[in-house]
Amino acid sequence: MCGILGLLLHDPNTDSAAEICEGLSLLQHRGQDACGIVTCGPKGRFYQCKANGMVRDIFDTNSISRLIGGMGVGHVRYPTAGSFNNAEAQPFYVNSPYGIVFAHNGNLINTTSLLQYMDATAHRHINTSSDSELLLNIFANNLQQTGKFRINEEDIFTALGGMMKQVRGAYACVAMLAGFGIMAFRDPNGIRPVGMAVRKSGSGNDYLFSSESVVADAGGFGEWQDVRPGEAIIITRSRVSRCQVAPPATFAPDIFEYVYFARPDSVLDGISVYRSRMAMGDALADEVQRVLTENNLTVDVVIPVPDTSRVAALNLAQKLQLPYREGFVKNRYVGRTFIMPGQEMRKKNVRRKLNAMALEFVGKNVLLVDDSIVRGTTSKEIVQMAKDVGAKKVIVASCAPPIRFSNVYGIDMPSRMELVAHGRDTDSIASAIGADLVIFQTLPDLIESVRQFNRDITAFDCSVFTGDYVTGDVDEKYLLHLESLRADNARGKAMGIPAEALAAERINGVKTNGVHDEKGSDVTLGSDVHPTVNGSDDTVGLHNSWQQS
Ligand SMILES: O=P(O)(O)OC[C@H]1O[C@H](OP(=O)(O)OP(=O)(O)O)[C@H](O)[C@@H]1O
Ligand SMILES: NC(=O)CC[C@H](N)C(=O)O
Ligand SMILES: [Mg+2]
Repeated sequence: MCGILGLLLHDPNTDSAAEICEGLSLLQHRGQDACGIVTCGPKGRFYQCKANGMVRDIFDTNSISRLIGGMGVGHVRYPTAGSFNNAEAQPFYVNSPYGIVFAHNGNLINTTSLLQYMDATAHRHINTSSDSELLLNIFANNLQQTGKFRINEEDIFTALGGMMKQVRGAYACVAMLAGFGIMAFRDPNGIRPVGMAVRKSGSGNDYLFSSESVVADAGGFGEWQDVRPGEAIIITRSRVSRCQVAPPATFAPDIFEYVYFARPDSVLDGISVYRSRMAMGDALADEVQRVLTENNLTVDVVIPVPDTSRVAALNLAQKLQLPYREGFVKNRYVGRTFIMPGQEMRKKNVRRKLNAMALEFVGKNVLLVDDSIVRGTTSKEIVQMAKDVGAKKVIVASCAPPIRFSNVYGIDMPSRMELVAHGRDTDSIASAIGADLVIFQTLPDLIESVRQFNRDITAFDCSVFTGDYVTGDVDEKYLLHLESLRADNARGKAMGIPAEALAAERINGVKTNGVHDEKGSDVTLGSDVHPTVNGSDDTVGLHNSWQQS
């Protein structure tokens, strides 16, 4: 899950970077690995700063002051494709045609054939393993087909429509064309969120695109509208143009946004994340009551697992008329552990992040409530912590059903083997995490908790629970391929060799010594610079060769 943002200020002489940076910090929960901003200044020149790290690490007054221009695009990254390399930090840039900057949230599933097309037909070089760089180049290649010196909105819509026919998977994107404007679009299933908002500014309007509405609220923007599935919106200094560029498919936003990813104060596709989490707590209370009765067990206290589960846990406790206690105190300086790279780091950080207060546990039957159990990293650690400080029985309740299948749409769970619920029933999940009992929300209850707030949405992407993928094209062969890539990543890390080289070895039988060939290598331009700040006349700067027609 990544965070994307675009801003166009009415006054071209006001710089947008500080506000984009502020917005990115509000989207930090969507990606902690890398971040970046590209602005467009006078003469259509781009200025960029991006690198691995959190927003507060990468941007300071100095770097922001060098990002000139009244429009720009920002990104916070949680990698799902490629690597954690600096060079895969976004936004991405291509100089041809016209100068395009691009930020992507989601994950493509037909990258193999798209890469072949890029190489053999479009003759475009893809310099990283990022699916986002690939997506940008598909779009750029389509735009190039116009062969025009100056293009207009219609041309862009046509290029995007073509792109949506070529690519499969999930993508919510924000892009910027040099000297022209910003745009946002969403895949035909609307799997990942992005919306638009407007703010009065002097005699005109400022425009914002963002993954979540919280950025609009904080910046004083109103009239939040979600980009529709398969729709593209282009904003220039003179007009806003909207177009349904792909035929509508089943609208299926990812339900995991409501369970875990999004901030509670955001409203996505007309549904308050906060309200949906309250409803999840209410529904889970009924299931907890049923299972406790069945097992002849009672609970003394409800304890949330900070942070995300708090809202649901409080509602659950109120409904069951049980005491609610903040038994785990969170170190506010440690980020989200689920989106950290590598199992070792995730495990270590659960302990660093949460501390159990013995007096809330000792001698009690405790019900720990979490939003989800994915790899079981958190639940295994906290169950042990609860027992260490004297809990009598530890029962874990999850607001989401068991997660047994890979995610292919922008959450880094490509391998079923990593998932604690894969191939396990509820009892064996309980013993895997060391709990006395585990209680899961049912899928119909989860769906109803979210859907009750917008009945126009008839489907959600629930593939991690069901193994049914809304885009199709995800078969056993593809899932096995993903799993082998993950294994390559782990092996490559241990050997200090890029995963791509190991994958090539596995697929082609070519032995690797860690030296990369020209295609598909991880030798990247500028990746050793930390952070890369471009803005001088000889860097990413572009001339005003492209104007609105
Ligand atoms: O079973 P796991 O693989 O551990 O994943 C699930 C856990 O990870 C997330 O917490 P995280 O610490 O990322 O964020 P939070 O502080 O927002 O709850 C989520 O809220 C669960 O607690
Ligand atoms: N989580 C995401 O949305 C990731 C975007 C893109 N697939 C990347 O890996 O950079
Ligand atoms: Mg959590």
